[in-house]
Amino acid sequence: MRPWRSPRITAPVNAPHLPASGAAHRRQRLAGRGTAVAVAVTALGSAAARRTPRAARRSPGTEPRGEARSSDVTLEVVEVFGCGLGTLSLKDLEPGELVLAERPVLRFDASDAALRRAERRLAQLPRAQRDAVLELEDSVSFGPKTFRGILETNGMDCEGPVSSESDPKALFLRLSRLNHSCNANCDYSWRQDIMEIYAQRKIIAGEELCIPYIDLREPRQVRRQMLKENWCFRCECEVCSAWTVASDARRVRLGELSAMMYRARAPERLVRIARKLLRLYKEECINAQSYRKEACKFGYEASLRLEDVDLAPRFARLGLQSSLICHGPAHEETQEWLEISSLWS
Ligand SMILES: C[S@@+](CC[C@H](N)C(=O)[O-])C[C@H]1O[C@@H](n2cnc3c(N)ncnc32)[C@H](O)[C@@H]1O
Repeated sequence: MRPWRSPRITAPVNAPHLPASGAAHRRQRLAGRGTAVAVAVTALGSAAARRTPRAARRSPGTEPRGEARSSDVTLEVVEVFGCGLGTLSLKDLEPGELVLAERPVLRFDASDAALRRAERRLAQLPRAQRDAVLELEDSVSFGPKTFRGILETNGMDCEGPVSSESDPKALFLRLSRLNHSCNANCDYSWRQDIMEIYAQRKIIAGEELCIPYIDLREPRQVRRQMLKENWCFRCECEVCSAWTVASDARRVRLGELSAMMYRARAPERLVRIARKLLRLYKEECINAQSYRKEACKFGYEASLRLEDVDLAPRFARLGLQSSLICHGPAHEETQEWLEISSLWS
């Protein structure tokens, strides 16, 4: 699986500097089976496929398993047809609104020793938390549910400074109930040992909240294969079921252009690529603002090198908008974009 590339971009001397790349810029990832890790990136479906709430229903007799509140947002865990449990928003959400913020219940890595450590930590948890961990989904074990299977199904890679670098993965009780969609309406951001989920577009009360488990700048066949291999399900989200050749072609092109952006040196070329990417994300209706933010970062840096004082503030403004939606206002990266934007206002 393709790792998320994020080499640091250095702004020219005397130029407004760019937000830190690296950890802050990288995507959190959901840990796949064993050591395999799937890069998590949100994407929305084809232009034709305007978001419609995924059919989420509570099965007869199924009571909500949990309720989570973050700021004033209420969530509900219910059974979602074909997906096991999933999480609904009970209120309308605006793009960039914080949906959920959660500390990990356990930290671990993929090694056997770490698994044993995690087992010991599990045993030390308060009873209610331990039971809640053991209730989480295990989609990867053959036969009875196992602790390893629970970690592999639900573990997430956390980026940024972590309390223990030897345990880069984390398990969350509420976040674990978020299903995947190639048309995900939410995305996550790691900040100060807390995983935050932000709405990436307007969400209507009753809609299921979904995050992306993989990099979606891939054609459907590849996406499905990654999801099958790591989480053992066939994706039937609206992007996959309303699949078109044009959507696949756009996503392949998006992947190619993003890779090119990291290789290109000439600022004129970088600006062209960044603009093309922004156009394609829009055409493909991809909501994940992290993609746009990445393109803005390259575009901004290149326009500074070109001393293009029309283009640089446009990239700065867009970068700020995207960062606000990805990470919220308090995140260090948003703060840096704010600083940059203020230099141009
Ligand atoms: C992190 S858990 C998500 C919550 C899970 N549905 C539950 O019941 O706790 C990941 C597992 O949920 C299921 N899942 C997630 N997204 C799905 C989707 N779009 N379609 C079908 N199953 C999905 C798969 O079984 C996957 O291995």
